[in-house]
Amino acid sequence: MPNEPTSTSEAAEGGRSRPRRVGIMGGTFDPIHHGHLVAGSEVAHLFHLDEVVFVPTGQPWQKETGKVTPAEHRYLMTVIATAENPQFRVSRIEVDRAGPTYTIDTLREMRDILGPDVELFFITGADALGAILSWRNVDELFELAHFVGCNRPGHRLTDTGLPDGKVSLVEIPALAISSTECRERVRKGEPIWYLVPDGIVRYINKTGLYLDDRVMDGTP
Ligand SMILES: Nc1ncnc2c1ncn2[C@@H]1O[C@H](COP(=O)(O)OP(=O)(O)OP(=O)(O)O)[C@@H](O)[C@H]1O
Ligand SMILES: O=C(O)c1ccc[n+]([C@@H]2O[C@H](COP(=O)([O-])O)[C@@H](O)[C@H]2O)c1
Repeated sequence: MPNEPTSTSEAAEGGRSRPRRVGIMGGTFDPIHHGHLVAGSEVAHLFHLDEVVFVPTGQPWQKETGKVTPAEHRYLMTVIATAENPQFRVSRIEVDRAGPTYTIDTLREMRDILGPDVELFFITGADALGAILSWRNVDELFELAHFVGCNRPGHRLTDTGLPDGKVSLVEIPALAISSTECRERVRKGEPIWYLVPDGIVRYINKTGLYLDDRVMDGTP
């Protein structure tokens, strides 16, 4: 799978090699929008990441059952949205895993694939980070990756109450976009141009996603 992360090369910094730094941007991406892309790009810049791997969830167990678009559509939209950025990749790791999606499983798998020397940064929004204590195996999560919480309009954390040195909060250029709002706008016949990449507008128009409350079958 050409889009999956690799463990092989080490990035050079001032002529010296340093451990590879990989960002993991987890999300339901229903649909992916410019808020997600700006967050990935800004964290890559701030933390000198070599690449950012977008990981669409398979079965997000904390989202309302039956309301989430089939994973294959969300995966394809994520590929379309990230295709032009050489630093961005997309992983099927959660889409292909059966059962509810837990970040702990993803980080363990990523560690196995990439090896112990790669530094992992899990990128998430302040809203998701605020709820992290409810995630599966929360203590082990912090052993496997550094967590980066992005403040977004309407969701701001100043103190996480989480272990020192394991979490960073960052400001990203504010984009008050949410997937919920994009879905609502499509359903009401309002434009989503410039809230999401052009290819995503075309994909949604072509497939008829979000036109009503019906969740489509998994066939793109
Ligand atoms: N505009 C934004 N700026 C920064 N981070 C964001 C933004 N929108 C979403 N995120 C973060 O990206 C991650 C994945 O988000 P998700 O796919 O759930 O999108 P969402 O817009 O929050 O979706 P929904 O409205 O359906 O809950 C989450 O951690 C979320 O907080
Ligand atoms: O591991 C968990 O228990 C867990 C619970 C809720 C959310 N997450 C992850 O948090 C990320 C953002 O989730 P969401 O629902 O806001 O799109 C995504 O990668 C989810 O898999 C993970």
